[in-house]
This record gives sequence, C-alpha cells and structure tokens, in this order.
Amino acid sequence: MTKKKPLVVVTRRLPDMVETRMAELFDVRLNHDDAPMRQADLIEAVKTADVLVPTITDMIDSAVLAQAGPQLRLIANFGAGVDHIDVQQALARGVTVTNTPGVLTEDTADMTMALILSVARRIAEGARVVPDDEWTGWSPTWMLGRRITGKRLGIVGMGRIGQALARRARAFGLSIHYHNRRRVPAATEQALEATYWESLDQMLARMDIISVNCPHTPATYHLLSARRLKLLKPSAIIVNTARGEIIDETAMARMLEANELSGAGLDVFEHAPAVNPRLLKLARANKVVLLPHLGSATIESRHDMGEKVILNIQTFMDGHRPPDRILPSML
Ligand SMILES: O=CC(=O)O
Repeated sequence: MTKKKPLVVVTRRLPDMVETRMAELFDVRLNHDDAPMRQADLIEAVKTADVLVPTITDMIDSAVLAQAGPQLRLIANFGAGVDHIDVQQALARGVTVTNTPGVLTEDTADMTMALILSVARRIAEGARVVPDDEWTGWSPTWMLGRRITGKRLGIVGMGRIGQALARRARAFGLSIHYHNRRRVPAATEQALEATYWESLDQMLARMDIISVNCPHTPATYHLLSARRLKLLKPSAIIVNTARGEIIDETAMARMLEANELSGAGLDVFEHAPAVNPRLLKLARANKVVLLPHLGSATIESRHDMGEKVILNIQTFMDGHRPPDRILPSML
C-alpha cells in the first residue's frame, strides 16, 4: 500500500524548481498569486494542513496556533529567523518547528559588507547623483566618505553570519571585535583574529562600525536600546541585516537626526514592511541607506532554502528528527 502523502500548505510563492519538487513529493497547496496570507487564511491552513511552510510575512502567533487541528505536526519555515512564530506555543502543542540555517549565510554576510561600504563610501548617494544629472566632474573635496581600512568593526552576534562577515571584513582591513551570548571557541577566535567583549556596553563605546547579526528573541528585543546607542561614538555607523526589532529604531532615528550617529545601513525594520517615516526622511537626506530585506535574496539562497524545507519535511515524515529542528535552548 502506498503511504498517504502529507498535506503541505505553502504560504507564499517559492522558486519554480522548489514548488515542482514539492508537488512531486507531497499533496501540496501552493499560493500562486503570492499575496501574503491574512490571519483568517493562516487559521484555515493550520486547521487542515499536516505541514505548514510559512515565511517571515506570516504571523504564526498563539491565536493562530490555538486554532490548529490535531493533524498539524510540523511548521517547516522557509527562512532562518523564526521570530514570527510562537515556537514555545507550537512545541507545547507537540508541533515541531524547523528553519533553513546555513544556506543563506554567505549571501547575508555579503549584503552586510555591501551596506558597510555603501554607508561609509556613500555608494547609494553616488549612484543617485549620476542618473539625476547632478555630477559635474571630479572634485578633490566633493562627496567624501570615510575610509574603512583600519577601523574597528563590532559584531553583535557571532553565529554563522557574524563569522562570515568577520572573514570578509578582515580582507577589508577592519579589526574584528564581537559580543556574543557565548564566547566562540578559541580556534575560531584566532582564525578570525577576533577580540571578544563580554560587555556589550564597553564594546559599543569603542567601535567605528557596529553590525547586528544576532537572532531576534525576547532577550535581544531592543538590545541596542536608547541607552546603549548613546554609548556609540558620534562618528560611528550601524548596519543591521538581522531584524529591526533588535535596535530601538526611534532612538536611532533621533540620534541620526541630531548627528549623534554618523550613518546607518538597514536591510530590516522594526515594523516591516512599514518603514519609520523619520528613516525615510534620513534616507532622502543621504544619512542612511535603506534596503528592502535583501539579505538572502539570491537565486541560489532561495533555491537552497527550498531544498532545506523539503529535506526537513521528508525527514520528519519518515519518522526521524529533521536536521533543522528548533530547540527551546535556541530561543
Ligand atoms: O531574514 C531572513 C531569514 O530569516 O531567513
């Protein structure tokens, strides 16, 4: 007898190859028009699906989970961050949650480095000036940015992406500093020539560039609070390719407006997709560079993320532990 295929509900369009493979393997319900699901749609999905494949645009909170039917056994998130899922609640209901770590590391680290360069060397601003016909020719004093070679980079969160950023930043001549919940092994520290700061406050006060690379959890919400942001040098810049909620965005905007911070490069926002109007104004004034959450947006990353989702579902359905299971200790 052939085994009944699990009903897998996918909330957004995924790369063609991934959808095709899923349709071969599972009884899959796809979202062809790609419109983000409303809460009512999500509730309908968890009432019927054996497996839900959400993305960051789906709020899988306790209200949604409370409506889940007993058949829902796995939430196989398409993405690394799971802060849009009430994982504690899911686990308490016996629902396994998986994510897609590792495959988007290099691309996200590239984008972080791109933001550092873009802010320090005024790349986004320069790229506007030429097509806007505002360039009259080379000048010794016009559009000067800041050198990054020799500066101090403070990485908040030395996981996979933080380490991939450190490798890139070393090649640009930055000195590497980091703060992490746990100190990384000595061999990693040595390979990256990274200095560990147990005190985030002390690190912040000494850095030229701060990069946020930790996950968003209750413990990291507003980790860069108004008080901590004040510890930064006025010449410092901040980049964030992790989650907007880790920085007190209003406090950061206020400091940028007051020239108490020199610039910021943000790929993520506290209330995404809404962007704080003050940040939009600062972007028009070329004080900040804002990107529409492009960290993992490469064809390769999105394909590999899909492959990971499929592997997690297959492994789980075969009765084994899926490779990318979220454990309570990770939250
Ligand atoms: O931000 C993207 C992700 O969490 O995968």
